[in-house]
Amino acid sequence: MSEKIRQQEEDYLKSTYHQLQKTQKTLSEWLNETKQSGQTMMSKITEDIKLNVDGISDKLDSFSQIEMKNREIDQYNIKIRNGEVTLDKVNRLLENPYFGKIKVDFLDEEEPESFYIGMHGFSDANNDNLIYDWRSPIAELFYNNEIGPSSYNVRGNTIETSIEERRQFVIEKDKLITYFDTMVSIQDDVLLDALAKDDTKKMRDITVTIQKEQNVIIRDTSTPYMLVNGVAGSGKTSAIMQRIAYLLYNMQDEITSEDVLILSPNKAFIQYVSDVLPSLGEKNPRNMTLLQFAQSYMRRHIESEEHYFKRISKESMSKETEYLRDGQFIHYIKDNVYREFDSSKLFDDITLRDKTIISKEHIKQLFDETPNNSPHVDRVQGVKQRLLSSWNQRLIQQSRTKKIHDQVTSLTEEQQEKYFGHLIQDDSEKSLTRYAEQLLRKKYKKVTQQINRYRWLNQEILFNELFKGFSGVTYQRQMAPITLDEAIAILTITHYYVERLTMPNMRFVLVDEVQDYTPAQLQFLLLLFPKSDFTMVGDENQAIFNTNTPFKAIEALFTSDGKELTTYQLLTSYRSTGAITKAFNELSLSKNATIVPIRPQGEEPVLIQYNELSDINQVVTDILTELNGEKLTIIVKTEDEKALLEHWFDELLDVQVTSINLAKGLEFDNVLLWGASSEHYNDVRDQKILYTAFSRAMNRLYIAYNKNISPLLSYLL
Ligand SMILES: Nc1ncnc2c1ncn2[C@@H]1O[C@H](COP(=O)(O)OP(=O)(O)OP(=O)(O)O)[C@@H](O)[C@H]1O
Repeated sequence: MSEKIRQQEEDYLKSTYHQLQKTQKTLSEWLNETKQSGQTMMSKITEDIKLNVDGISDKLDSFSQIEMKNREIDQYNIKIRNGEVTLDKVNRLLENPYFGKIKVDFLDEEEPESFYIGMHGFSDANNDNLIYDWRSPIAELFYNNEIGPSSYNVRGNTIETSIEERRQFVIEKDKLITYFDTMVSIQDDVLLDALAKDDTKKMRDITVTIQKEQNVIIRDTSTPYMLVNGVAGSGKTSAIMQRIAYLLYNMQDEITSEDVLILSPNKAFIQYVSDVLPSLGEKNPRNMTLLQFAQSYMRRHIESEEHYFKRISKESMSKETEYLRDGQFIHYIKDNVYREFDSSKLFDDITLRDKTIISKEHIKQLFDETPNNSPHVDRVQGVKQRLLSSWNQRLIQQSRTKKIHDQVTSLTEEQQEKYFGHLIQDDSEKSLTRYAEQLLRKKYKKVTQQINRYRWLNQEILFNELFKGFSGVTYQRQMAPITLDEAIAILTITHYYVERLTMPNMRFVLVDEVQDYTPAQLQFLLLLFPKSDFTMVGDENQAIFNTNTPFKAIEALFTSDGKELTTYQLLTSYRSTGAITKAFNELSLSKNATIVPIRPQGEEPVLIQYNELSDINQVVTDILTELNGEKLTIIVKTEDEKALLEHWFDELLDVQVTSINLAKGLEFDNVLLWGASSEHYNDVRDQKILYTAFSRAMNRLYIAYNKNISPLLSYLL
């Protein structure tokens, strides 16, 4: 029986592979020919256009011809691009044509049908679907991992079916290495095999082994907001990357990667996930940290990532920072847009080389003339328009005066080149006025700039008065580059009181490590992207920064305006061995939910006692000997410790040192947690740091401590 099945599957693979090869050949030839004929077309077009411009006196006719040719070029480029994208998919399928199959009874009179699932859909010349894309509706049945009654969703409609067979394949090109049927194998060997692979510097896609509970997260578009609370290593990041690929495929008529924004925890993480979507044949969307995002809207410098992490890793924060992080402050800013400020201090002179060009009194008068029942931002915009237009008038008037004409005519040739890019050719009155205007605009560029950049509006006053109005205390600025907390408040104030920020209209915003966002940051994102769907993933056990927001509060914040939010919990962990998972499960704060490991038990964590810092040499040498050529990552609690340890291992390629802040979201084969002593780790936050650090390890975990081990780890003794 099984020989017969094998033969059938091999035949299917052979014929599919053959069709793929045929398509690859036809497509490559077509692309080559089209590119060649395209080159001939291009040079002919260039030739034609040149002839037209040289020879035809009626330029309009010539322009419309250029326009037509441009359209031809666009059409040609689209054709080529589509051909290349398809060829790319076929090439990917030639490496691994498909990985799953389901035999589905649609509960009608018809025979059950088989569907093969792969990275992309593929059909032969008769339009018969040989492979279905993993994101197609029917593929949901494969990921449901059920035999017997099962259902799938097509555009909101549920289709009931019965699954007769579910098969997983391991295929390399046209070779069927092996296959497993869900009925006979309880443990998922394909999954275990995928999980046993060593870490790479880059995250891999999980298409072949997406689990049922992850599949729900990838496919659910029923509510605008989704919040996933998943234990360490439960595939939250993997699921959001797969989800983006799913959305781009299923909504290809509505969205492109430009409509998606990923907010990542740190810069290293952005690098770490950057291969996943391209390997699935999709373009990477914009992926940034909140710091980078805020900076892209500000001229002033915001603190560096390193500084930010240092600051949010402190035990405590100032009262002022607490106010800035309060989501209510963002609300307060939004709700006070009709407020009057002390207008005697609100405006500054516009100056040039210490000379007042436009006085603050004049600006104040313009402001007072705007209707005080308009939102502040509209009043400021009104003033700006009037400033620009009166300044413009002033320049035009001045450009007509004899004095400035004289100035123009007395310019040296060098100055003429500098101001006009050529020498003055005509000294008629009209022409001199034109040159004069040009000269004045250059000379007074800084004034126009000041008007456009709101240098005349003292935004510090707006900030200080709003802060005091909300908190009752005066704000004291601490240091030179502004903090991210300040930047979020400043940007919100800018948006409602100065100039509305123009945000790209994101259809989907995906936030990783959402537990590390402050309520103000989340509120800010909601204000900027009111129409976007949010997918937020995180783990309360990894809330190691003083910025964190509890999941209940995130839920409340996102549902406060009546919109729906779906929550999911993930309790299965895929990253670490059973022994390591058990070790960080002990540190979990949610005692009523046990983390389930998928990987085999592996080696128990190893405890190492040391006497002084210099012992690290011997400790690491011993570990490296045991690891026999594998790499080791040392994780420490702070940036300062990282700096201290790093120089010991400058030369050692097999060892890297990282702080827990920067290791967030990443994973490593073997981890040594250095400094797990009682004076270092003793409170709830430390417990979360230990949980986060342990859960970075895939295979081996070493824990080194000086004198006494942290009481939080006594369960390991
Ligand atoms: N279904 C799956 N098939 C194969 N590998 C998986 C699957 N789910 C997760 N993994 C692997 O498990 C590891 C952890 O996944 P991921 O980083 O997405 O988890 P996470 O929940 O974001 O982790 P953390 O919050 O601890 O940073 C990765 O190596 C990922 O490839």
